[in-house]
Amino acid sequence: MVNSLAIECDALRVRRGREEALHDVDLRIQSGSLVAVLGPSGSGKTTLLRSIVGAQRITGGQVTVLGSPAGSAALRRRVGYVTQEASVYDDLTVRQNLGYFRSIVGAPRGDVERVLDATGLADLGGRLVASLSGGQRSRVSLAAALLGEPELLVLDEPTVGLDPVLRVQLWNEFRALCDAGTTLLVSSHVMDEATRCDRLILLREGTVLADDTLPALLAATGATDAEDAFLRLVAAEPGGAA
Ligand SMILES: Nc1ncnc2c1ncn2[C@@H]1O[C@H](COP(=O)(O)OP(=O)(O)OP(=O)(O)O)[C@@H](O)[C@H]1O
Repeated sequence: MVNSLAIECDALRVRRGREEALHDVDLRIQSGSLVAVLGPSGSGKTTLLRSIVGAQRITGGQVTVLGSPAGSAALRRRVGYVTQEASVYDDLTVRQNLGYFRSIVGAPRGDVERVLDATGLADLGGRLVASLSGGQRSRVSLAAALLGEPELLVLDEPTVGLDPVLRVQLWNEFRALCDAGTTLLVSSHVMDEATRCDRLILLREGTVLADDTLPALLAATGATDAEDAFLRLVAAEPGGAA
């Protein structure tokens, strides 16, 4: 669907522990776009993603995903979510894990090989997950989230711990998924990953500092890259020094 909204957050507020982690966040994310959520550690990226997939109790506001309230049963197979911690079984092989998750989402059998290829895991299909490196394990989680071809993929720091070659490979895969119509929301604290995205959401201390394309952000701030733009926006805030 052209120009429809995949995600809408209206005055979203979330309290975590004693502190408010998100303050009145308003966002509109178009279907079929590749959007990065960027910000330093503790800025609220995971909390925002959890709110969108319905895994976070929210304090105020509304989150609408693919036209339904976030977390509603209707969205279960339409939204894929990969957390920072690999959520796969150590005592099964990569292929067994994917076969198990495939049966849960009701995806066709051939989907296992498709997602193995897409995530560069084809050669590791027979390996026990317990024997994989951290980066390889997180790719297995990503592969599981690709099963059934969800319309929206929400990925929390999927490139952490990956070598540069694999990172490029994964971003190419995200772009290919996006070109095929999937909406992707990808968090990262690596600002240069911004260049790979249609749009950037810059978060700081639970507030959206900017929500724009990279060229527009650079033009508005006079910055040379996303990190520089972020620092300039922080410095321009009332009382904000970078
Ligand atoms: N389980 C929790 N209990 C209480 N406070 C929490 C909890 N998890 C996160 N917070 C707080 O909520 C705020 C936002 O955290 P969040 O994990 O969303 O940030 P983040 O940008 O994803 O950070 P990182 O890049 O380190 O993963 C932080 O101030 C954090 O201390």
